[in-house]
Amino acid sequence: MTKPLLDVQHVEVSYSGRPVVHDVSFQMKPGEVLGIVGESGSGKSTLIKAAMGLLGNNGVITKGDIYYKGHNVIDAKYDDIRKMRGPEMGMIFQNTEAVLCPIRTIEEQLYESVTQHERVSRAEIRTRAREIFDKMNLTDSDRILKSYPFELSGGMNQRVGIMMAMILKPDLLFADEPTSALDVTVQAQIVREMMKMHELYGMAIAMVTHNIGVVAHMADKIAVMYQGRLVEYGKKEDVIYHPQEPYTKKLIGAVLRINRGED
Ligand SMILES: Nc1ncnc2c1ncn2[C@@H]1O[C@H](COP(=O)(O)OP(=O)(O)OP(=O)(O)O)[C@@H](O)[C@H]1O
Repeated sequence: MTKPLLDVQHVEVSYSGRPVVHDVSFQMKPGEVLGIVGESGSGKSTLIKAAMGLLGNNGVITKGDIYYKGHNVIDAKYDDIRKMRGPEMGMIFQNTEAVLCPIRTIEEQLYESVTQHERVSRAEIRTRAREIFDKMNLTDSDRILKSYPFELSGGMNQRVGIMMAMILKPDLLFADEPTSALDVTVQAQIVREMMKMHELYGMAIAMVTHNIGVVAHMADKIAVMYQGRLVEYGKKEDVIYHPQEPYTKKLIGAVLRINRGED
């Protein structure tokens, strides 16, 4: 059996002493795509932030363990986790523009991000960025690299986010609602580009989304969160066609009704 890439065991996460994620367990194999769905406030982002060591000052993993490639992330030193972020675990945010510095070009920020992990020249970084943009069928990579984030559209900033994550070739990519700030046609394009990256580089993806349609298209497995608990978790086909929990049935039923134009 393949060893899990990520093994989350009975995790509880609390903010300022208040538990918001309760007893969550799941595993991800190398190359697997996991869709994490559930209503607002159910703990989806908290879960992936916990795995990346990004909970902030008032957030703590109060119970359980998270293993990445067999190493317990919870016991790891801050510096070791920081080194893992990027080349091991990458992240794409909901709104890349908001996490970039507004007064520095994409290229400057890319250079800083890559050189935290590798000694590499600006020319080499530009070449690697161009290669990734080419795979996304973007022909004006030089203009994008020379731009400030505010000079790019929302969709273009998300592609920059994908490129900045992929340039370090992570084995696991976390994506926290990477398309929800975009209009529908651009959303579909970003999803296609993420899937293309997955086909080319083979990384595992854990993607938080409100959109079950996106999950149905992308995921191998689905995790359904409800009020801080993982209420359903399994293969995509099983969760979509044979949901066990009332909450999942409601969630999927709503999407099917919308697709049939009943709402
Ligand atoms: N930094 C924080 N400090 C205190 N409470 C927080 C913090 N971040 C999240 N919470 C709380 O933890 C719970 C889970 O929030 P979380 O953002 O993980 O949910 P979510 O499912 O990702 O929601 P959304 O889909 O709206 O992003 C919520 O009750 C939220 O208010």
